[in-house]
Amino acid sequence: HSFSISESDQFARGILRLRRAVEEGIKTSDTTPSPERLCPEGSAFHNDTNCCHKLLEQGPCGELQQFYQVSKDSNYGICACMANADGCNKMIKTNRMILPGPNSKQCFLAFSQGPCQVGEWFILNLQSLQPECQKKLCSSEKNGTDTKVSTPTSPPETDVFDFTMKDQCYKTFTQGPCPAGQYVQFVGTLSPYPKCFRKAPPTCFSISSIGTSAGLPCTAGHKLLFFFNCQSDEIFQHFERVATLIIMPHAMVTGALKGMVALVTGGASGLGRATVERFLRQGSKVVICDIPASNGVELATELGKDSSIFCPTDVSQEKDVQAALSVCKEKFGKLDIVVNCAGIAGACKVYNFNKKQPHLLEEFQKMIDINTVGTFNVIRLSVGLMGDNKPNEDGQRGVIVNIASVSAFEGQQGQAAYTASKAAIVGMTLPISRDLASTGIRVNTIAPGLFKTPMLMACPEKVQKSLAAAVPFPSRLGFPEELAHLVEVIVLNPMMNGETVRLDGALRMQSK
Ligand SMILES: NC(=O)C1=CN([C@@H]2O[C@H](COP(=O)(O)OP(=O)(O)OC[C@H]3O[C@@H](n4cnc5c(N)ncnc54)[C@H](O)[C@@H]3O)[C@@H](O)[C@H]2O)C=CC1
Ligand SMILES: C[C@]12CC(=O)[C@H]3[C@@H](CCC4=CC(=O)CC[C@@]43C)[C@@H]1CC[C@@H]2C(=O)C=O
Repeated sequence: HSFSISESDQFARGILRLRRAVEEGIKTSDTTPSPERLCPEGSAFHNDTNCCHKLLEQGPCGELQQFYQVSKDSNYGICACMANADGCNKMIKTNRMILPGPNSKQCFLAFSQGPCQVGEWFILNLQSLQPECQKKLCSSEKNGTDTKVSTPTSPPETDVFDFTMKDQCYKTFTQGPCPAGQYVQFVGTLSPYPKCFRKAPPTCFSISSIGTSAGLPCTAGHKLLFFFNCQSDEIFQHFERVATLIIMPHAMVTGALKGMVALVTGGASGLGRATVERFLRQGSKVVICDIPASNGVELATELGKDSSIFCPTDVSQEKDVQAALSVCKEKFGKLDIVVNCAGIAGACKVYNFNKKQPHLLEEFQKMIDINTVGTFNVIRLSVGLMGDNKPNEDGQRGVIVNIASVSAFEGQQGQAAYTASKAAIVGMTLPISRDLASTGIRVNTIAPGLFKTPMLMACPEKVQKSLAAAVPFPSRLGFPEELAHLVEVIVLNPMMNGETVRLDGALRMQSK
């Protein structure tokens, strides 16, 4: 839904008048309303001036959204908070409420995201809106339905969601005190509503609205009941599920990488994929390098061909990496960031005394070839292209982020090859950063602890659980998005150079 410019004009004028009325003494946001001036909670809907309404939900940033009256029985309207059309960052401190009329089935359009909080009270001066504006705003919606906000005492332990696709097509009524604009990640598998979720949202997205019912807590990892108000082309469904909410303020979309071009190896899976997705959300273009057998083709198609491209690449092969760099230059014109995520893992002791069998040399060599040589190969070949960049005001031409492992520091039994391959990455970080300093290319390495990726999911569940339990705090596997966040931080901090940073929840791997 969208307004035409003239409608927006009219709307803006209405807002100005409302503002004036506010300045003249009508208080707009009062959490402790005085009873003589405000309607009590649940009082009849007034289609006149100075009626009070409780905010039942808050919308997502920036766009016009369709809101529905939440409860049929209560006579609350839904308050629309006025937002700047530019989006989340600049909020206009003007609250606006559009009355859907005495019939609670009506729906209306609202500019979302304002300073109003759920449970706050607003006084509406309807007369301050121009009549034609009111009419347009209130009659521009045809479809509407009711959804109920209830307070489950014990949420059903049903499916958890895995929103890994794009194009959010619903709004959430979350229970709990999480303010709108925070980011959440749902994990799990979505099953029974394929049609509705044909267009599903990105992994991380803003909480778009908040239910008023007394909340379950919504700290990381807690289970919450969500109400999904999903609208696809023809259907409008409402369903409830338990989802695991992880509040991820760091997943906020800032556009910080706008205009940059990145190459991510191992980009079709796990940590690499999360980095690719984050980079795209933050506005950069991405070349996804991964082996031909990966799902890189599908991923690049899903993520959008304008801003991403898949290059089948074995990082240990010079010609493959050269080809990927050529594609990068041809399609995006330059290269600013390289993230070396490609890697393999495995476990084998140096000698099996039962079988009288030494560690296979080829296995050791393969590990070094992919993890170490591959990383070095990509660095040595890509810095040439980075060196062509015009330096920024700091003299910077590019940034490289390698992914090693905490195994580089505490290799466990059976990890000689893997540990050696990762320790070599840690080892090469400083000298390469020194080699490239005069060209303005920074080099850093992240040593992750245990992250929930296909690589780790390949371990038996028992092993996964005991690995997660060994993490002091937070005592869980890391989310790939958390790693991707650190990659971005490193890219954005110009002083960060020649360093290896652990990201491990204070994990120190034991001998086995
Ligand atoms: N998941 C974890 O807990 C940790 C992972 N790491 C490291 O993080 C990096 C990413 O691992 P995950 O995302 O967990 O694993 P993953 O298995 O999900 O992703 C690794 C990707 O690298 C690709 N790859 C493998 N060999 C390649 C080659 N020769 N050329 C190009 N691509 C190749 C794979 O196809 C895959 O897409 C690896 O280097 C791994 O060693 C480090 C510490 C912990
Ligand atoms: C290497 C790492 C931690 C491990 O030890 C496991 C490995 C994935 C394959 C494995 C399966 C097993 O059954 C035993 C453990 C392990 C070798 C993990 C992948 C990433 C982990 C890491 O790098 C930690 O720093």
